[in-house]
Amino acid sequence: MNAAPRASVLVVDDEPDLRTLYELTLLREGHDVTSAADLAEARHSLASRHFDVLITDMRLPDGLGLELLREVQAGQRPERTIVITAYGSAENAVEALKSGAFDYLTKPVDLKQFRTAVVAALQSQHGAGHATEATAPARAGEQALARLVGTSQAMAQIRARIEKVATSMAPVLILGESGTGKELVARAVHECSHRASGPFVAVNCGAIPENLIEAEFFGARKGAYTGASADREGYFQAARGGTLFLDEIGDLPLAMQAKLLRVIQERRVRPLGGVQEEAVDVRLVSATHRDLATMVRQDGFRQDLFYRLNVIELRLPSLRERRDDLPLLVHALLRRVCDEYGQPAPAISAQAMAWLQSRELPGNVRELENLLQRALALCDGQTLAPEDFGDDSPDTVPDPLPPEPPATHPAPPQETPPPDAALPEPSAALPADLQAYLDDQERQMLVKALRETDYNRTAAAARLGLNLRQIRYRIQRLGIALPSDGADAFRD
Ligand SMILES: Nc1ncnc2c1ncn2[C@@H]1O[C@H](COP(=O)(O)OP(=O)(O)OP(=O)(O)O)[C@@H](O)[C@H]1O
Repeated sequence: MNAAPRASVLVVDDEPDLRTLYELTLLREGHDVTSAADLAEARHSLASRHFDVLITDMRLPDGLGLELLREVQAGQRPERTIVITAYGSAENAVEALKSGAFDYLTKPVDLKQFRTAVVAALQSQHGAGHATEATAPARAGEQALARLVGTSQAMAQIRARIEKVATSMAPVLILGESGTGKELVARAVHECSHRASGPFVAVNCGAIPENLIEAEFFGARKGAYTGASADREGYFQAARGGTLFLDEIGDLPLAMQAKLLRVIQERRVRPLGGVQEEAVDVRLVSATHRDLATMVRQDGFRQDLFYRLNVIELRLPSLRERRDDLPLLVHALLRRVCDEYGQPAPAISAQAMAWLQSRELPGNVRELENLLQRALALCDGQTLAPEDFGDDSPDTVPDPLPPEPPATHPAPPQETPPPDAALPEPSAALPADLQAYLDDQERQMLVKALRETDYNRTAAAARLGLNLRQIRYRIQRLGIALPSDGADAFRD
């Protein structure tokens, strides 16, 4: 993290020794320090001038530090507030963050964490107030917000909330069905924050084998387990100074939930096999499509961890709840996919758009994106038509999602055979990852056709019953390497 700019800090603590310690630490960093022993003195100082940062103990002789925080918030004052809470008082820490504190520190205060929190508070404050300091993160933030397509009220509210919550260290929990953009939102929180120049580390909590999870999260010392031939960092270390995104947090095993809770409380991690703990400097953003509150009631998720992660909740609307955004999303997704493949985006016919509008899309934006990708591969004109979506033969189009209700997606007139009646006998065991298996099959066929036609794409496409656009798309999607590493080696 960069050095802190010189700043004015108001320190409020009734213990003279601690006040002196904080004062000396801040003076050594070059800041102007004013101190107060209670709420009355602090109010007096606040009434006479503005400060950059307010650091207040929670328990003061004439009331709670929280009162000062609330007054600063209510008066829309510029001070970033850091609250110091007693060890183990999770309620106070969460309450302070919910009330708008920038961060909190727990007693006994670690001076390194104290300095880091002040630097971060100043950076976030300057990010909000001064154009020069703000330029880089602000631009990244704007771009990240713009990637969240949608003009519905629900999306406008989400964008406004992201900007608001990005300015503190409070943990954020993003809830929403699969494919509603939780990861995009997590990135936007990071990009809009003063941590934007730090790393954004995304972890899928459900994808890590249980025996590796601790080392993956906290790192491991050489020799900590068989195969640990060198010290290695975990996600918490990798995200230092940035944001750690814990996706599918509902899938975290209970034993690991206890360890994560401890790290959040202590703000320290101990690598597997290590003796010393390391300070943690990450902002936590988590997400799940599961109903965590119900999981808590059913003992599948720890209540205390839920409480710590859910300080700020962002609930993303499903696509059904923002149907009006669909046309905008279709155009934006087509542009994005075609840009990736270096193709011009085709138009979309009114009928195709109406067909998309009529779909239930339980897989939300991700399902829409998949439908458009498939249509792009099938389309051979300049305009996407309903048949490019396979709508004329729904029984031949594999759809990984639950079937649509009959009103929106009529079943074929003939009697539907039992699910496995027409299927050929599988030749081998079921693949563990169907998509990877199918991609592999497709890749083999494409490479074979290309080889047999001396890498003439038009001829290879004809052999496979595809057109040129379709084969180009598939070659790019599957990352098929070209003989001399350049598209020029291919002849259309
Ligand atoms: N509002 C949106 N604007 C543009 N693209 C979006 C939007 N929401 C989601 N997407 C796109 O949809 C896809 C799925 O989004 P993302 O991975 O963020 O969803 P998710 O909610 O994290 O899903 P899951 O719970 O399955 O992990 C991504 O390709 C993303 O870019």
